[in-house]
Amino acid sequence: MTETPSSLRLGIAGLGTVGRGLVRIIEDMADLLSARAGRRIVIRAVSARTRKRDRGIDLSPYAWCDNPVDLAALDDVDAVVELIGGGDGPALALARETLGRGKAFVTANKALIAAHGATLAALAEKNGAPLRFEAAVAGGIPVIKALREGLAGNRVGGLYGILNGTCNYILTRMEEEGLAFDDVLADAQRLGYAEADPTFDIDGIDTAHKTAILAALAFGCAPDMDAVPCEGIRSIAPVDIDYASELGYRIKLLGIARKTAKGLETRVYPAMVPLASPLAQVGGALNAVVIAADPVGQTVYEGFGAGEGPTASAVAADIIDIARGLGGPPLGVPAARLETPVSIPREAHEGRFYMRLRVEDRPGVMADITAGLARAGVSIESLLQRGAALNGGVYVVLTTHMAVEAAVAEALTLFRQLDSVLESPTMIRVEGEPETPA
Ligand SMILES: NC(=O)C1=CN([C@@H]2O[C@H](COP(=O)(O)OP(=O)(O)OC[C@H]3O[C@@H](n4cnc5c(N)ncnc54)[C@H](OP(=O)(O)O)[C@@H]3O)[C@@H](O)[C@H]2O)C=CC1
Ligand SMILES: N[C@@H](CCO)C(=O)O
Repeated sequence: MTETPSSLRLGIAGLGTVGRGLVRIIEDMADLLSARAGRRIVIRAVSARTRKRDRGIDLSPYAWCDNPVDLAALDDVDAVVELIGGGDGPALALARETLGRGKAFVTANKALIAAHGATLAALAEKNGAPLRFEAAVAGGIPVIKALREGLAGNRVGGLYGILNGTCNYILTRMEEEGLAFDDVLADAQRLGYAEADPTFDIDGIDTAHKTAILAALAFGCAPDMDAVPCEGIRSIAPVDIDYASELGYRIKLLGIARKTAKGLETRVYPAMVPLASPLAQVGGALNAVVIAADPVGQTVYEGFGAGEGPTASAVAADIIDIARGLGGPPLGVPAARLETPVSIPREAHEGRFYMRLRVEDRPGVMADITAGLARAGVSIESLLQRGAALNGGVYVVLTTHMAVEAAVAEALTLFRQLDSVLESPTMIRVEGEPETPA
């Protein structure tokens, strides 16, 4: 007699944008999921903050828990899905309770994994409990699976990612429609891309969470937010978007992780990327990740990084993997073997830079600027005086050859001390492509 495998029974905590999307997938595609997983996937219980809220989905077949942590203890729940958010609080308590009981835990929560990924992975391994977080980075793009599984036979040299849909949406609409930053942010919130606190998006923190996770998977280390200095997109002005385009670049908020002879460099900043590069083509709420590895070379991953459907699809994929019994260490290598790499400090970064200064239009100003760069040891690639600035003076726009960030910071300090410089200069880093290991 053939034995029917038992169902995988879920408890879902969080019924907002992603939770609602997950319930829809599990209900609408039940037969497809069952065929792929080899067993049925069913929801047994749910939890959210407000029980009575109309969510456009029928929750009446499921048990309700006021406290999400109670889901872990239910006898008829085999796997808990956390879609609440936040690096600590109920999400962390639920993760610990679930994994501590040896049950599977799935989350879309990058803040949680960036802060506690290594300890949760250790707990999961100790108790033989699967821990999955595909939706935590780049939403619908299976980039975690790519690093953990598809590229497991490679040494990664570096990766660059557009990892925040909200920022990419804002930068794209600012460029294409000349809109103000605040108007576009409101649209991103309405479309469900933005975090509960959108400063996490626009100040680069969300991208830093994701970068820390990708770096961990790529380089076999614990996620380490302290090693990811981050800058967001608040200071990007329309005039810089225009100059970038004239110079052959587009501005993108990048999460970067690369290994150099000096150590591991992980950073988040808005950067100018060449118009012909794969990342420059990625607009709107799309995300993309470029990974350079040996021996595979460069691989590029693109898709929607936020929103109900794309994010829930990644959560569903994790659930199917669990139903199939697929295992392996959550961070790609066992938690006890995670390394602590030398982290390259922000001031030691080497690269090319764009600077824009608003200056008085009078003799000697260019000489002061070039003298400042010479004193700081920064070599100029191009230097142009542009048209009159709206609020007086003229813009001077320059790009550098390869320079050390500390030297560029010194030049910017010298510029701020000049009477002819009318406002704090803008600096944006210029990036090429990640390099495969030598
Ligand atoms: N939105 C997106 O595009 C993406 C989101 N993510 C991540 O997915 C997770 C969920 O995001 P999203 O769906 O957008 O968030 P929402 O804010 O839309 O939903 C959060 C849900 O959590 C519930 N909740 C909040 N606090 C508690 C609590 N103390 N106890 C029980 N339930 C609680 C809320 O309840 P109630 O509805 O009653 O208020 C709500 O249902 C986050 O970690 C986010 O970073 C990842 C990728 C993309
Ligand atoms: N707020 C995030 C959601 C996806 O993690 C974004 O805009 O990309």
